[in-house]
Amino acid sequence: MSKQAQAATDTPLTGTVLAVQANFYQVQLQAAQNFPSSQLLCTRRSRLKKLRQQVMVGDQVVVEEPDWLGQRGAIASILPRQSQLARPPIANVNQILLMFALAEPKLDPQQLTRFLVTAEQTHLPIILCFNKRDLTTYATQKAWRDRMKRWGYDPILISLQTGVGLKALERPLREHITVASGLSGVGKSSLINHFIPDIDLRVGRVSERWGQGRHTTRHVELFELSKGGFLADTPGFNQPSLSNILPAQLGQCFPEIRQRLSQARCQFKDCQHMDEPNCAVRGDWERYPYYLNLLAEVTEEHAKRQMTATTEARTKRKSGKRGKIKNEPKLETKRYRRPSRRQLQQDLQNIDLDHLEHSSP
Ligand SMILES: Nc1nc2c(ncn2[C@@H]2O[C@H](COP(=O)(O)OP(=O)(O)OP(=O)(O)O)[C@@H](O)[C@H]2O)c(=O)[nH]1
Ligand SMILES: [Zn+2]
Repeated sequence: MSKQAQAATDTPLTGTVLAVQANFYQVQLQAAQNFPSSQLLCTRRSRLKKLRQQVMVGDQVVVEEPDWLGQRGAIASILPRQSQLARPPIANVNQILLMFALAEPKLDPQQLTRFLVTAEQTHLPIILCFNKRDLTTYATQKAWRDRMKRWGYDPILISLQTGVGLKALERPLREHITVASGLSGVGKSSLINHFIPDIDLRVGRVSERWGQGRHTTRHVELFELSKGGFLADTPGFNQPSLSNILPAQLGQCFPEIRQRLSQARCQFKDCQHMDEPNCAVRGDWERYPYYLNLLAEVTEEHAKRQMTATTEARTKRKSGKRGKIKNEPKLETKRYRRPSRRQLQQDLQNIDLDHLEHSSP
């Protein structure tokens, strides 16, 4: 064994999980540690399996028994998570990069709001980035910048074509785990190409993931940035779904509402800011109509979900003849059931005991 490899085996290995596939985990070892290989393909120790501890992309892990030749290892433990996103499933995400284009495709404020609200739901910091500034005039750029300020955001305007503004984006990405999200065609692939130097090696894989197939695949992967930090692609995050949001939570996803509520209070604690008296939020601000539309949408979704939950609680799925699935009503309470022989016997015993207790002197 070389001196370097020997030293490596003596030091506890830590790293970041880049990808999970079946029962294998691609782990990027901490850059500061000078190991013979920067990545190991790992399995999970059976102890973790027994504890039902899932390893997620983004997890910081301790790796044991490295096989430097075969580039293999085993994950011994997971360090405590700072955060955990459900969709996409990534641990320790520090921020969300919302990427839109100022033109081609046209920047649509309602669509942008859906993305913003979805991102706000995570409570993570949001970096709002507008690409393709080379396609617009200075006046248009200024108008969007001012408009976003009124919405409560400070956008970074870039052009991946000309390179303008990229320095401003580089800084917040450094040393962080960032999840990128945005519509198709806004320039996410171009962004990856710019920030990841060995992308040539990955073009096939990347275009698969960032191109056609990505809405259907649930695969998530982190890419290491040249200046440090990781960027994740976001299957399933590209068509924002508001279906999980509760009507009462929606207001908190608008900076304009948060700001108004920090200065004044609505009369009712559960005010939905529609037509309640003495509401501090209702008013003449640009996205108020968007808020009302989304509120109607999430309220409807919520009612549907509750209905489904009630139906499921009252019925059981049974496969009938020829494998046909049908819903049958569940027996509501025990009193509709015929008591089992054992239950009857037990009840009798209890009666006897009661009787004895009461009748004993
Ligand atoms: N003019 C201009 N075009 C750009 C810029 N960035 C990207 N493009 C072009 O926009 C198109 C889409 O860019 P991609 O990087 O593929 O965008 P994407 O978001 O990955 O899109 P999909 O791969 O369709 O998901 C390409 O033709 C790019 O050349 C830019 O800053 N300015
Ligand atoms: Zn209100």
